[in-house]
Amino acid sequence: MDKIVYLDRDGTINKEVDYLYRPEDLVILPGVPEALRRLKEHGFRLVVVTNQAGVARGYYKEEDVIALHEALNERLSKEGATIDYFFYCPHHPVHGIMEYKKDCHCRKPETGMFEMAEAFYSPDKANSYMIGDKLLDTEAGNRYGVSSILVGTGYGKDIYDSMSEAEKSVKFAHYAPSMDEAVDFILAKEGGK
Ligand SMILES: O=P(O)(O)OC[C@@H](O)[C@H]1O[C@H](OP(=O)(O)O)[C@@H](O)[C@@H](O)[C@@H]1O
Ligand SMILES: [Mg+2]
Ligand SMILES: [Zn+2]
Repeated sequence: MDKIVYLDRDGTINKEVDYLYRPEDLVILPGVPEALRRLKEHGFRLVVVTNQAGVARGYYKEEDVIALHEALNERLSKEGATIDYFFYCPHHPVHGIMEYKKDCHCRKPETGMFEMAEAFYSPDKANSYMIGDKLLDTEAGNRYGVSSILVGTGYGKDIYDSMSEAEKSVKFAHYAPSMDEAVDFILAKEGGK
């Protein structure tokens, strides 16, 4: 069984810029490579699950998404934080050109990308996590059956600050202001076994 940390991309690993696709605009958030390396050192697989509706919207192509992921992994690999697999959803239910305008099962908060990963990994769901900066990320993780963490980078802090205590108690297992603190939470669970 594989312990997996599913990771949102924009706003979680790298700075959220609207519809990122150019490698020169890629800025990895401070502390993220070190935090991801800690996860790898503790035996976690790192799997990115990212909504890339910029493809459906005609802003960029799937080749651009793939090239951006190569650039991201080139940088992360130098820090011992290689992403094991990238999954992306190029669709959008309303805004879309040709085959990309689709009410698909892979766009978060649906769980299709997690299920695609099952072709490569056997998730130990009780010891696997989803980290993201939007409630659609935590909802996807919850639906799939892993523990979800809302991170305060990207849109995360504003979302967290706007929520009632009642909502916070049901939408995610934990709020972490940074990726480093999200990893602290995960590794504390590991240590507590
Ligand atoms: O890795 P993520 O955070 O799943 O990627 C989100 C971006 O692709 C994109 O998401 C939203 O666009 P759509 O509603 O999916 O069209 C916006 O928040 C954009 O600003 C993001 O760049
Ligand atoms: Mg995001
Ligand atoms: Zn999709």
